[in-house]
Amino acid sequence: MKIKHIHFIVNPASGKQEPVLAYINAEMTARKVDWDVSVTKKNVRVADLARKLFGKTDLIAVYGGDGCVTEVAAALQGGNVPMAIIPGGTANVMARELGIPLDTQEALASLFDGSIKKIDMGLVNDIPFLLRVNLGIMADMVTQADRKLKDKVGQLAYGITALKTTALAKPVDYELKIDGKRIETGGVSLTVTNSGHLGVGDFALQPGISITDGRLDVILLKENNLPSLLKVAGSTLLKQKSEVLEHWRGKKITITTAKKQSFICDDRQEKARILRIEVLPGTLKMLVPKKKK
Ligand SMILES: Nc1ncnc2c1ncn2[C@@H]1O[C@H](COP(=O)(O)OP(=O)(O)OP(=O)(O)O)[C@@H](O)[C@H]1O
Repeated sequence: MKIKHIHFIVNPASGKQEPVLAYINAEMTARKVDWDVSVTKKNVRVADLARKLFGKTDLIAVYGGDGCVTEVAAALQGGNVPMAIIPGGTANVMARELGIPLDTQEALASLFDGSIKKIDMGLVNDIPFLLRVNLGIMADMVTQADRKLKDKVGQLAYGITALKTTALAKPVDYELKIDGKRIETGGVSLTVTNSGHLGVGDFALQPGISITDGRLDVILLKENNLPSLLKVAGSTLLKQKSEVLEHWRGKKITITTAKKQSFICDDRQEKARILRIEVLPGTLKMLVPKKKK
């Protein structure tokens, strides 16, 4: 892809503390590429910033964590402007998923040796999402891993919060409809995911989850005790099936619960009793590094 102009969206408050503007300037000067930058603010929607750039640049590159990345993705999906990620957050789930270098200078250099990949997103009750929808303990884990804890211990914040929330979790009954098939089930955590990475270290939810297969993966964690969670981690690493996990795959998923439940759609918290979810195949243009041979 020939790039003449890049617009960077930089979150100055995201996880990493480093001279990102100096890095951008050095790389763009060396490549003779014109660039601009917009800086995010706490109470300004990043999606609105991104929308203002349509038609004004060849590429929107986001320096931030998954909060910024998912918001920009939601603004760009279905359109022609490609995006790129320069990982600047704590977990950087999407960057890991796409094989983008976690080092900022390496990620900037990789912009010039990449190709456009069309990746899937999802819609939940008409809200677009890039990574996943979580109900139950996974949702609590993300909402409760707060900024202060993330600043202090980084990714470990999610693990600490997971242990706290797991101990308190109560199973919920779910009625699922996956591509027309009804399933009555229950568990402590239900995830409808587009991406395989969870963002806690290199921990992947399940092997074989793809962001380009035109389908979403539904993962149910049935039990709430720590040994069962560790079993899941072990089974994922060993790529084996586990009796505490159920896994389905589909294009259209409806989740119904008896009472309104909190759910997380990427970084956004919502409440609903019925979640109508569908995949948006190949809807986002993402610049990704070419695979190393
Ligand atoms: N200038 C700013 N000052 C303070 N907070 C900001 C600013 N700009 C954006 N934010 C906040 O940053 C959050 C998004 O952070 P982002 O996901 O980019 O990084 P992170 O939290 O380090 O990453 P991760 O999601 O991987 O933990 C949003 O809550 C947004 O309101």
